[in-house]
Amino acid sequence: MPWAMAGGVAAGAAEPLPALTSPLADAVGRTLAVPLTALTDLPSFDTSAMDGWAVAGPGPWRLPEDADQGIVAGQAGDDALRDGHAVPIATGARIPAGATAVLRSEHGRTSGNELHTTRRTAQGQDIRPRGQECRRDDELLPAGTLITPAVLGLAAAAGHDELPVTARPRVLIVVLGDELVHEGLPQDGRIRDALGPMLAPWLRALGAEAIETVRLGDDADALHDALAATDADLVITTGGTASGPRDHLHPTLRRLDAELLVDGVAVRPGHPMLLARLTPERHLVGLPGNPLAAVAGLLTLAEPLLRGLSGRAAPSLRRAALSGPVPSHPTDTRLVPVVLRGGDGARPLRFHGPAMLRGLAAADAIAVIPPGGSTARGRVALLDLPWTATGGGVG
Ligand SMILES: Nc1nc2c(c(=O)[nH]1)N[C@H]1C(S)=C(S)[C@@H](COP(=O)(O)OP(=O)(O)OC[C@H]3O[C@@H](n4cnc5c(N)ncnc54)[C@H](O)[C@@H]3O)O[C@H]1N2
Ligand code: MOO
Repeated sequence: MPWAMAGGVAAGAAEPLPALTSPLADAVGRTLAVPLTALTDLPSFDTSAMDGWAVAGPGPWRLPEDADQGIVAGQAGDDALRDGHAVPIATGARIPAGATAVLRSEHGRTSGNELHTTRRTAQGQDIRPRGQECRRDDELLPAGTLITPAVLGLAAAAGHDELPVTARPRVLIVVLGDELVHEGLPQDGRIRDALGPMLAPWLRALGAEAIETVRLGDDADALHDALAATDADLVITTGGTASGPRDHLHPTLRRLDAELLVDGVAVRPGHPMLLARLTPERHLVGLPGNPLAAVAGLLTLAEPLLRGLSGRAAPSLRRAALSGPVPSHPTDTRLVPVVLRGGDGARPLRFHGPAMLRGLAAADAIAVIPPGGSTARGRVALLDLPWTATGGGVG
């Protein structure tokens, strides 16, 4: 299957999970299940944009007898201001009825209880009118929006204490391979598991709940039993996707009567990646064992599937020109870690072999090199990484 098609199949494979109500504090990284609407006008009253004086009509103005009398933010301030009068006011304070403008403190001069200015104060100057940002019931953001810290701030400003969100997809991670050790140095032909430590936090950054990481070795029955027993929305396996003597994933999926939606993708690294439907509600993404190939599978299949489960819209991909040569493949897409800093486009990183993480760990994004090499103008699409994401996850 072409790489460009695989993401679409994964995104459409699962229905969005049910909605639930989340307190604001727990909602970051989740997805809005319904549009975010304003519960109030914003601002909800006419507000001073500056520290200074609220003035009524043209100057000079008369100030209150009591020099300390003024309106600070958070006060009701409901005495009306008469024409020719002024009152000290703080940024964010409610504008008194009758005021026509705010005069900034640096633009006015007091003598006794008279206020003068040499400036022309336009009607409404430095007043933020009620409803300037939105009216009550306005739609602020559509359903399917990722809840970022900024969305939380907007929701709070607009009066929300909780939000309707899509449930977090629950993911079981299954690390396969008898050759793996989980601490200390690689030795006697065994290597460190590089994927176990990486996947749970990566999945959390994509808005999922990583319920458990189990390490099963290359035991076909243990794999079968784990897949048959789980109630996770998504199982992610690592390794065992190829057809070696200890690659048990395909036979196990056949044994479970799973439907293979994607069985191999024309992408380097990562071509043995797969997507299967275990039951109508449960899916499995098989990531190849080579660590960068596994990341390719995570971005190609798992990320769109999680987006579909969360009801989240696909981000539009950024593009950049490549600032150095990259090897291309005649028929397959290539995914290459790149650095974006320095203003010279996307600089391909070395150490991008399928078994290497050194390039990825220094990368800002993954460049998508189409089959046969980059396009005529040399600009390629970029996949976000969670630590630099513009359209990806937070959490
Ligand atoms: N005859 C063929 N052999 C292979 C092909 C092929 O097309 N024909 N494809 C190669 C490619 S490409 C990849 S990628 C791998 C995929 O292999 P598996 O998914 O079956 O993974 P394993 O064989 O279990 O492991 C491959 C490699 O990755 C290392 N590994 C596995 N898990 C981890 C981990 N958690 N952390 C670090 N490293 C891991 C494992 O030790 C192997 O070195 O197949 C090729 N073979
Ligand atoms: O495509 Mo493999 O996934 O080269 O490592």
